[in-house]
Amino acid sequence: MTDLADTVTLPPVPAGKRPATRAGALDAEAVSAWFGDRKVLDRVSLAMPAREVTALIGPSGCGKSTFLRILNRMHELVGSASLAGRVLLDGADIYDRGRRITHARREIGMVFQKPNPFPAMSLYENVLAGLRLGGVRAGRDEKDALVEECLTRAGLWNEVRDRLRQPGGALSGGQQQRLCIARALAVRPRVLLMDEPCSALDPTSTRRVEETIAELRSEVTIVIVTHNMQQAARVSDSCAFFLAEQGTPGVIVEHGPTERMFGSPSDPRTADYVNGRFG
Ligand SMILES: Nc1ncnc2c1ncn2[C@@H]1O[C@H](COP(=O)(O)OP(=O)(O)OP(=O)(O)O)[C@@H](O)[C@H]1O
Repeated sequence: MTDLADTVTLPPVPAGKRPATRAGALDAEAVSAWFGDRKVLDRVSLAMPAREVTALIGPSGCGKSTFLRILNRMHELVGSASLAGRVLLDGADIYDRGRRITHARREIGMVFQKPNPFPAMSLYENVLAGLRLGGVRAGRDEKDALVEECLTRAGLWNEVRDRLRQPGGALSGGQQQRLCIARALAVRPRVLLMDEPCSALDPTSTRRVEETIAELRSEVTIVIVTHNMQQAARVSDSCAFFLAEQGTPGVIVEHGPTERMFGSPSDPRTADYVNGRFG
């Protein structure tokens, strides 16, 4: 395996043990967002409890992805983008002056709609790619242990343990998405953001990724954007329903425990949306 370029030492993980779980509560407070002078989110506040799954639902264009990207400082990558409000990770604002963007990205990982492994890089190196980008140093044994741990947590180890040197591009779409989850886990984030992670996958792969989410939910805080109401009902503890009516910026109409959002929502627009009457 290729050795990684290095400046920092990876914290050792005791043999046979998972790293201690850390909190990972995420709180958005009065978050507004703009592209140029167009406001797309208006004072959105949402508590995303530690080690629970929060689903963001709502029709196309209501600002779910923008909100998700604000949660790990990706929104600011767009030249015309700006924002207001605060995002607290375990009480500390990730936008505080002096807090590095790399810190937020490391603590709050992202899995995208389309699986994006490095296609020519081996599965082993794909898992470690985030460490390499972060300049993390690790010995061979540590790396082997981390690769196994992350692929196991992502529900992929048994399928790929005998072909870790094969390229990432040689996997099925669903396996590639679980490889991306393993890659995101390797830097030991407190939070995992998922932007429609199953929309490019077939039903079997979708089910497998959902199982992975279920297995991770007690270890990592997960925030998932999904258009699939059945998926939101299956995987999440709580849901937030976003809506942008008649050209107004997106807001959260209602949020709460998933069972209540689907069973007895308090706003008729939520009931209409979760029952497929619009969007
Ligand atoms: N890079 C961008 N530049 C300008 N406007 C953008 C950009 N990205 C998104 N928008 C606009 O911001 C609004 C919110 O978009 P966003 O992608 O967050 O919505 P969404 O709810 O995630 O939609 P979808 O479900 O279709 O992915 C939309 O009106 C969209 O056109």
